Formats: sequence, C-alpha cells, structure tokens
Amino acid sequence: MSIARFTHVSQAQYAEAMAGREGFLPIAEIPMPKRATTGSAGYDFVSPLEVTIPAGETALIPTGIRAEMEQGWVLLLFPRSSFGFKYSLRLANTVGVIDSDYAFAKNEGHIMVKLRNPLSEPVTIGKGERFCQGVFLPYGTAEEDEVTAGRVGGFGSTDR
Ligand SMILES: O=c1ccn([C@H]2C[C@H](O)[C@@H](COP(=O)(O)OP(=O)(O)OP(=O)(O)O)O2)c(=O)[nH]1
Ligand SMILES: [Mg+2]
Repeated sequence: MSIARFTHVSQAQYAEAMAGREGFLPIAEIPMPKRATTGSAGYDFVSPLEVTIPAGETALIPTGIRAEMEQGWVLLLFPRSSFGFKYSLRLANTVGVIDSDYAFAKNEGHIMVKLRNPLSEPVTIGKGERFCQGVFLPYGTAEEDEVTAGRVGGFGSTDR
C-alpha cells in the first residue's frame, strides 16, 4: 500500500533554491528517492551537486524533491548510517520532519537538508551521491485538537 508520491519541484523553484551555485544536476536528472533493498525502510535522497562542508560548518542541500503524502503520515529525514559512522555527519536539526501539508507550501514543499560536519576535516558529498534517507511513519493526534491553520512555508514559518 503506497501512501506517498515523490515528484520534482518545478524548474523555477529549483532555480531559485540553487541561485548562486554551479554544477548542479538538471532537475529532470535528479532520481526519485529510492529504497536500496526490498526490506529497507529508508528512501535514499541524492545530492544534486557536489558539496564540500568545511570542518565544523554546515551546508544546505536543496534536493529538488517534494513528497505528497496522505494525511496522518510524516516523512522523517535521517543521515545514512555510513556517513554518520565514517564522518560523524549529521543533520543540523538532528532529524528532519517533513509534514504532509508541506507539499502545498509556497516553495512547493521543496525538501531541504542541512548537514553539519562536526569533525576537524572537510567532508565532500559527491554529485549524485545518496546522502540521507527518509522514512514514512504514521502519526497520531491528541484529543481536543482543533487546529485549522494551513501551512504556507517551513523553517519557522509558523512563528519566526
Ligand atoms: O530538514 C528539514 C526539516 C523541515 N523541512 C520542511 C518540511 C517541514 O514540513 C517544514 C517545517 O518543519 P518543522 O515543522 O520541523 O520546522 P519549524 O521550525 O516548526 O517550522 P514551521 O514553523 O514552518 O513549522 O520544513 C525540510 O525541508 N527539511
Ligand atoms: Mg513546525
């Protein structure tokens, strides 16, 4: 039973997110996130460009991907364990929470990944390299939950 669909963001959204950068894959060449084996939970996301993260710094990687999913589901982003084990690479926000209504935000639900390199050596993510993974999970709601607001953005759009 599938509960979600990955698609590319529009060319315009991709260009906006990649402004000032060079050498990134054309949007049509970014592969959809894929699971590596039949029993894998994680959909591996590919980096559309080569990124070197200097020691102790962070880098933002726009993935070119959005995820439409049914209500009641969330997509959680995690590092791939190989990058964590080899380079201690982590997400700047520790875990990425991709909400089901983010797909309809003003930026089309463009999934962004911010990585932190905590080591004293630079780390390079290759263009086209699988660098993080997303896991779909169902979530519950509490009683007397009367939220009605719709999502317009991410990264603090609901407060700052
Ligand atoms: O690593 C991440 C984390 C979040 N998001 C997007 C999807 C998510 O639906 C939205 C908001 O994320 P979250 O609710 O975790 O952040 P917030 O700081 O509460 O922002 P907001 O006020 O916009 O909800 O930002 C990403 O693209 N990458
Ligand atoms: Mg939020």
